[in-house]
Amino acid sequence: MIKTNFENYPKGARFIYLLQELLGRGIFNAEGESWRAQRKIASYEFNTRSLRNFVMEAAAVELHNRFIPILEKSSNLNKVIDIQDLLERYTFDNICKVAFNVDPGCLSGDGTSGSEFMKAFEEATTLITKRFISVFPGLHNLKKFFKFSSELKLERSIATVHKFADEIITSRLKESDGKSDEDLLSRFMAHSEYSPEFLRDIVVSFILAGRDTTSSALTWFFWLLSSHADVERKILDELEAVRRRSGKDRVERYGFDDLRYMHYLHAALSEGLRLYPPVPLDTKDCLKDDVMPDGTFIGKGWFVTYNAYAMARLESVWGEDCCEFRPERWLEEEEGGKGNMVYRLESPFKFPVFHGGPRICLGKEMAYTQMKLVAATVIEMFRVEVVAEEKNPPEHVLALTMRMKNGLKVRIRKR
Ligand code: HEM
Repeated sequence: MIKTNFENYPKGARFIYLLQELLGRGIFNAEGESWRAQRKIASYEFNTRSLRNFVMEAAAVELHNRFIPILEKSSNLNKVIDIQDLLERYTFDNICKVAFNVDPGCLSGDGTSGSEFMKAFEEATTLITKRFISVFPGLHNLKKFFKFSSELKLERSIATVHKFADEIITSRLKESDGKSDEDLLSRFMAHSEYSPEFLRDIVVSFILAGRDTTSSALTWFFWLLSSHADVERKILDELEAVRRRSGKDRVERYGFDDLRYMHYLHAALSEGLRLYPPVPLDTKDCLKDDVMPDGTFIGKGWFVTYNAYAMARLESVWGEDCCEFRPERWLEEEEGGKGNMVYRLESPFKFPVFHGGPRICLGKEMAYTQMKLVAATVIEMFRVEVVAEEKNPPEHVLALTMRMKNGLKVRIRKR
């Protein structure tokens, strides 16, 4: 366990601090410290590495034991599948495993409780988004009073979501034998006493943060790749080089160190995220009168929204080719003049897809690890062909995250 002196931290900040320690040290570090230098921070070393291994193992087991066999089967049967739905199930199982050491089995088995929860979760987030964007704020209070069907539906969905989360908390509170101390919730609970309601909110936040985001990113990525054969070819070349370097043959799984050498894939995923950010809009509520750095006045209670989707399409931010899918914009020559192209970090204020500042996404490195593992493994084994009738580009759903309205129908071909 990480030992941190939390005495001077208020409760909420302790949680964020702990998570920053657990998740915030990654493949490409924003402060520009090298990976090796970070590893010298001895007090965290064992624990962060153990968490990283736990994350990798959970992602790989779900991928190889469940996701890939489904793709293989659909390829053998030449069946059209909805890859968005599959990815959502994959990321849901995965975030539950990493965050709470629970396997809802959405990709296999009967997965009933997981599927019921997923449906309720989706319904609740959609209904809440509708409240949020309503032209009559507060109308929902009236609807609630008169028991409109949408409000009753929301009540029911929230009850299902809470039941799922409560079961996790109850079982975790009973386990005091330290058996499952690798997951995020156990690590978090080991540091302090929290009320079951507070822990329930943590569980729900983890699922919200970790499920639809990575699945949305991968869905748009596979859609983009289906019309950019040149990018796919470069990824395949890089994967071959990574295998040559590590001496692993095609049947061996990629490890965390292999992922660190996939600079082009990292760039291609970032380019997909830039054009189709899983959180396209982010809104903040101003607590007291303030002035933005450019002199704009913001009054107390005003909403301030930035639109990452629109920012990606501004020539003033990304240049004339802003609308093109061009992973090369994320690469630069390695320092020391070896001629290798390596991933180049971008300012989070230009690329706010993971937010920026002190409240930047804490799962960013975990998300890249998961996305790179899935993308590398799938691309190496299969061609993902988007079926012709799919709209171009596919329609979005009006929700917190940028999902495709009708999923993404694809055929899977073995390489
Ligand atoms: C491609 C994937 C992801 C994207 C694009 C993304 C994006 C974001 C964004 C935009 C925020 C800021 C939200 C706000 O303003 O309140 C955020 C916060 C957060 N994300 Fe992610 N996220 C991703 C994956 C993940 C994963 C896998 C986790 C795993 C647990 C995670 C955990 C969190 C947490 C805990 C916060 C809250 C941080 C805070 O409030 O200080 N995210 N993320």
